[in-house]
Amino acid sequence: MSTPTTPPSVPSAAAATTAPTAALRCADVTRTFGRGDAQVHALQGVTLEVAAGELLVVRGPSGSGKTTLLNVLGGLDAPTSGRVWLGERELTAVPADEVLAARRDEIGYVFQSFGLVPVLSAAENVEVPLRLRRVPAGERAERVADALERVGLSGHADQRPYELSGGQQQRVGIARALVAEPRVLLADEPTGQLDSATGRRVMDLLRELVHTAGTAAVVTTHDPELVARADRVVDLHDGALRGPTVAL
Ligand SMILES: Nc1ncnc2c1ncn2[C@@H]1O[C@H](COP(=O)(O)OP(=O)(O)OP(=O)(O)O)[C@@H](O)[C@H]1O
Repeated sequence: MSTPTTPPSVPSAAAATTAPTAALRCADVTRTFGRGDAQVHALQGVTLEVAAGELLVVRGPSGSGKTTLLNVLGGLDAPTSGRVWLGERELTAVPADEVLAARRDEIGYVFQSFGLVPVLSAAENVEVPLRLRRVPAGERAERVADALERVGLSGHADQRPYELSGGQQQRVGIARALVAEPRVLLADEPTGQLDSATGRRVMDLLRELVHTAGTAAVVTTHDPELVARADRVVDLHDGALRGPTVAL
């Protein structure tokens, strides 16, 4: 009786290479506000990572720490303890001017209340991140036109925010966040001020753009409908991630 032979195991190329670095990750992050009896533990031991091209939704009730988490991930606030990395660079270990440069060059922000400059047109609002990065004027004009086209607002370039609907304003906000092709996009309740149909359309657009551009996105919400647009969902409760990660 012959013994079946096992083919020699050959290590695959995939196994031999190291896993790609997450676009954004944090480990054991805590953020405490106040002192003594007034102390609030807004984040408690949060560890997560987001890959390029992935849309992660952080879901949680009001006061669960969502905004605090985005602020810490985006270098707008420093954690009380724990570490944050943007690609391979540890944001929590570099000087403030490097954090500022990383925020300017590698992160796009979308705000619940849009955050547009009222005296600037839609195109001028979208142009702001390119001006901050000293992109030459000709290239700025091209990239702004392209970004407005991608969010379906080519015909509205010269309008001021007050001349646009809420959904259109948030699309300008998304174009502004993505125009400079940041590595990471952070959006805090981006549909919180929109009616549900408009909110769904804005979230669909955000998802499509993030996937196309390969941006790592973290979006906070407590709207169950928006959760369905996520690639992955984590639940935040009282500042801590709860339960298994849900992959959709
Ligand atoms: N600067 C601050 N000083 C003191 N407490 C703060 C500060 N910022 C946040 N907190 C507290 O930290 C906790 C988490 O707040 P956070 O705003 O992150 O929650 P959230 O989930 O974003 O809430 P919402 O959905 O209502 O925006 C809350 O108890 C809040 O009161």
